[in-house]
Order: sequence, then structure tokens, then C-alpha cells
Amino acid sequence: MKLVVSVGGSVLAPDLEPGRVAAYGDVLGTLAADHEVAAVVGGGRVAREYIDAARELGGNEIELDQLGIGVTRLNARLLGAAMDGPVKPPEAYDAAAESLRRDGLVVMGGVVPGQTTDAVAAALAEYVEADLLVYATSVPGVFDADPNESPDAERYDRLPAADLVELVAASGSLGSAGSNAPIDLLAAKLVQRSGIRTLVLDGADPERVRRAVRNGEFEGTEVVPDGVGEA
Ligand SMILES: Nc1ncnc2c1ncn2[C@@H]1O[C@H](COP(=O)(O)OP(=O)(O)OP(=O)(O)O)[C@@H](O)[C@H]1O
Ligand SMILES: O=c1ccn([C@@H]2O[C@H](COP(=O)(O)O)[C@@H](O)[C@H]2O)c(=O)[nH]1
Repeated sequence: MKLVVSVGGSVLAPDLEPGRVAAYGDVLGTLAADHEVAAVVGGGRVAREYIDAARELGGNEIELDQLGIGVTRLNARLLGAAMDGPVKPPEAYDAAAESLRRDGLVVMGGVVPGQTTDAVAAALAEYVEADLLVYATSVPGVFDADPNESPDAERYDRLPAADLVELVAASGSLGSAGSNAPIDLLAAKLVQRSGIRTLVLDGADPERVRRAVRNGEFEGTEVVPDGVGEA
């Protein structure tokens, strides 16, 4: 199977704890024994802190995105170091696809301003024709409202891709650099377009990613292609 895993910076390195990065490296490395594995790493709190500081200094949104991309690539290097020694993460989809073909494993961060690594993961999944896309994030799925703001928010177990697009668009998440949402709008649209099976789960423990891939056991939200499961 060809697998793309989006590893949120907030789950990989919330506090730069090497043990957690090693645990992710171990899980992805083990999965790579049986599958082709591409990991796309986010920027997390550190990216947001840089972006906030640069915004106060008067940086424009593209400059702030570029800072964010820099941090995602640092995090990608960190995860790469945990797996196979430090490597420079590919900066474009064709280079990432080439590494994936050659090595069966690739780790990358951001690509261009104006999006998040959610969209990078969805685009890479479409580019390499992945069988499965997993978002390992800081919340246990997609909810009908932000679960960190609304204690009564309910999780979707299965969500048609069109509904995901609608929900993300309604939340106004297509915003400024460093904004947070379960998946950004571009990612949601790419997931819809590609029809690739997509899971959103709590990635705090990388074992959840392993179980989801290995046994199909997972708690979170499965984004299903439009029309699937409808009467
Ligand atoms: N409807 C929703 N369902 C789930 N999460 C939501 C929703 N709306 C907003 N969120 C927010 O989306 C965020 C998703 O996690 P987060 O921003 O930490 O992204 P990440 O991709 O895991 O990591 P990174 O920090 O690298 O961006 C959470 O902070 C959560 O509060
Ligand atoms: O392709 C990309 C990836 C990221 N950015 C910017 O970086 C931050 C942090 O990325 P997350 O995926 O949200 O952790 C993001 O908010 C963007 O500002 C980008 O511009 N392009």
C-alpha cells in the first residue's frame, strides 16, 4: 500500500521531546517495511510563535508563510534524523515522489505560501496516487464545531468529502499564516477531488497511526468519497 501521513507539528514536537520524535520515527520506519510511506510534517507551536513575532514586526502574510514553511522543514529534518540520519527534505512534489519510489520512504514539510501542510499531504497523496491518507493531528477527528472551543462538539465518525469542504469553508479557516483548523480548505478540496480514503485521528500516540494502517482499527473521522454509503 502507498501511504501518506500528515504529522501535525503539534503532535510531533509540542515540546521538542526527542522520545516522541523517536517513537514516530519508529512507527513510520516499521510501516515502511511493508508499505511505501510519505510523511508530511507540520510546524506546530514553534511555527505559530515565529509567525506571531514576525507579524508584530510588520511582516506580510507571504513572509509569515515562508517562516512557517521553514519551521515545517526543520521538523521534517528532525523526524528524518530519527529514522535514517538527517536528510534535506524535498521541497517539491516531484522530488518527494522520486524519493518515495527510490527509498520507499520520504519526509517533507511545506512547499509554497498560502496553504498548510494539510494541503501538502493531500496534494502529495494525489500526486503519488496513494491508497490511504492519514491526518495525525492534535484533535481526535473532525467535529461539528471546534472541540477546543465547544465542549459539546460532536465528532463525525464518517464524513462525506463534500461535507468536509462545506464545514471547513464555513469555519473560515482559509485565513492568515499560522491559522489552525482540522484540515485547511485546499486540503479538503484536494481530498474531495482525489477520492483517496482519508482518516483524521488523534496523533499524540503514534501507535494509533500504526494500528489504523496495520489493522484498520481507528477512532476518529473517516472522510469518504462523495456518494459512498449514501442510499
Ligand atoms: N471542527 C473542528 N474539528 C476539529 N478540530 C477543529 C475544528 N475546528 C477547529 N479545530 C482546531 O483544529 C486544530 C487542529 O490541530 P492543529 O492546529 O494542532 O493542527 P496540526 O495539523 O495537528 O498541527 P500543526 O500545529 O502543525 O498545525 C485544533 O487546534 C482544533 O482546535
Ligand atoms: O506548504 C506550506 C506549508 C506551511 N505553510 C505555512 O507554515 C505554517 C505552519 O504549517 P502547518 O501545516 O499549519 O503546521 C502554516 O500556517 C503556513 O503559514 C505554508 O505557507 N505553505
